[in-house]
Amino acid sequence: MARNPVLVLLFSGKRKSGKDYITDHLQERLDESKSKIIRLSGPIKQQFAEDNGLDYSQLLTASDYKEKYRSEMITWSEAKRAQDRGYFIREAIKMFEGSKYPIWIVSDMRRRSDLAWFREHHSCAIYSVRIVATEEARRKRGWVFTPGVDDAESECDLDTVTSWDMEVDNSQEESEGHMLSVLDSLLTLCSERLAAAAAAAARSDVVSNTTG
Ligand SMILES: Nc1ncnc2c1ncn2[C@@H]1O[C@H](COP(=O)(O)OP(=O)(O)OP(=O)(O)O)[C@@H](O)[C@H]1O
Repeated sequence: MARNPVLVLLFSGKRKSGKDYITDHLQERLDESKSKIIRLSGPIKQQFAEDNGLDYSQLLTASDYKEKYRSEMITWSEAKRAQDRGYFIREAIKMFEGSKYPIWIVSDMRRRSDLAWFREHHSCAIYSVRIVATEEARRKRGWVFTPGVDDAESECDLDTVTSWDMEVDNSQEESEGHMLSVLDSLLTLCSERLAAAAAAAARSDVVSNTTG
């Protein structure tokens, strides 16, 4: 059996660029036993609630309760990340049961430290996709520039990175043709990596049977 993951698709992009839109469409087209969306933001709220005796479900809502703890939660998560840049990544992989799936679709990579962690731990498997969209398109989808959010590290840290494996312009609404061609190339990549991993696993079985 091949060791998971065989492919880690790392998606990043500004708020309302369409990360969830594209990753949801991709996941729908893949065999659900083969791929899983991993949200790096998943464990942050859950752990903050647990560590501080707070109501996790309330932290998920756009409530005053969440706003009350927002800056404390950011400070807390930055401190954890400063001690261990892989902390929330490993927790997210556990939370979404990444070890069961050969393809990981990381839908919300936000920092250079996230990219560095994946390069260090899964260098042969990663494929990075930067989603871009015009400000006009993002505004139509509900984006409003928010000081402290849109100028924060979590939103801007990857702006200067240019070494993406693929860049997708998602400014057009419901541009079926463009979206299908992007999804097609990602699906082809997924099939190729799964086939290569299966072939490598079969070869290592033959070797262990002949030597064992
Ligand atoms: N190409 C598109 N055509 C039509 N609707 C789109 C397109 N791209 C995104 N949207 C819609 O725009 C909204 C914002 O997109 P989405 O949630 O995917 O952005 P995001 O990058 O994940 O944002 P955030 O970082 O805030 O979570 C959603 O309602 C989504 O369905």
